[in-house]
Amino acid sequence: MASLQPEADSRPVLETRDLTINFGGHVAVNQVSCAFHAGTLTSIVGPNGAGKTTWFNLISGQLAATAGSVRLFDEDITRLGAAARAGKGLGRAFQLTNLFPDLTALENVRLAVAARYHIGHVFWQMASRRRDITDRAAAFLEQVNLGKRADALVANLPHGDQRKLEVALMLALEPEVFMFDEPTAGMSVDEVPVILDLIADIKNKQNKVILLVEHKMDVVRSLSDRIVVLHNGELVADGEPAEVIASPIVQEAYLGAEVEEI
Ligand SMILES: Nc1ncnc2c1ncn2[C@@H]1O[C@H](COP(=O)(O)OP(=O)(O)OP(=O)(O)O)[C@@H](O)[C@H]1O
Repeated sequence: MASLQPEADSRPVLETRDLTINFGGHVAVNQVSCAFHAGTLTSIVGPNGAGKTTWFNLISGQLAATAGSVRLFDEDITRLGAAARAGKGLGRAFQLTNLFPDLTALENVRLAVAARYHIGHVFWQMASRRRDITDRAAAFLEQVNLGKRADALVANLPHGDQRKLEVALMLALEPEVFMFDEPTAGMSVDEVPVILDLIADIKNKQNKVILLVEHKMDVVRSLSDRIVVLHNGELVADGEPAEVIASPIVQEAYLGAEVEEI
């Protein structure tokens, strides 16, 4: 299968080269090389245990690679920790672990806006700065449809709203790479479209790299420019969605005739 080749003059934003991690003899991600270009949404699919989340963790810096490298704008960031990578433009929604439950939704986003612009405590004291930050934070909350919950304590928000808030925090950091790991997991049916519309909106309006780990094939089909398939830690297919879904390796290994989840 032809993989999606970069255009002649466009360099990748993000790249993994022979990226590998070995957990006590089990190679969870095995020499995965892949490049991602601005303006594309790539879904990463594969059966349970294929290595998708582990690859994400290696990219965002939650895990340190055994071998290989991660490059952002051609800079080797393999040895940087997660916070440093975030500062360089890698944005990831962390399944609620980076929310402050005792603060309001708005306060959470304000902290992210302040972090994005390296605004320390002293500047928070300036009323005009505070208003700027608050206005920006409120706009991000509106974007994820949480405007009406701005003053709610995060601990009291329903799960779906907390997931949306995570996306607002990622938006506030204005990353170059958006990483979504099963963004609709645990959401009610009526909440799912809000997140999917938001991802589509980022894709359509911002020239960023978007990576999506997702099991729901209808979601993958509707959003992706490209699909990468992992199996046993290896990259086994990479290309246009229709081509990848129709490929014998994916049909045989994961999809059967017409399975909605892989
Ligand atoms: N910290 C760890 N220590 C040991 N083994 C691990 C660790 N993290 C992941 N693994 C193993 O690595 C393999 C890949 O796991 P990973 O969670 O990346 O798969 P996945 O494709 O994301 O699966 P799922 O779709 O179920 O989320 C699995 O065999 C898993 O048990």
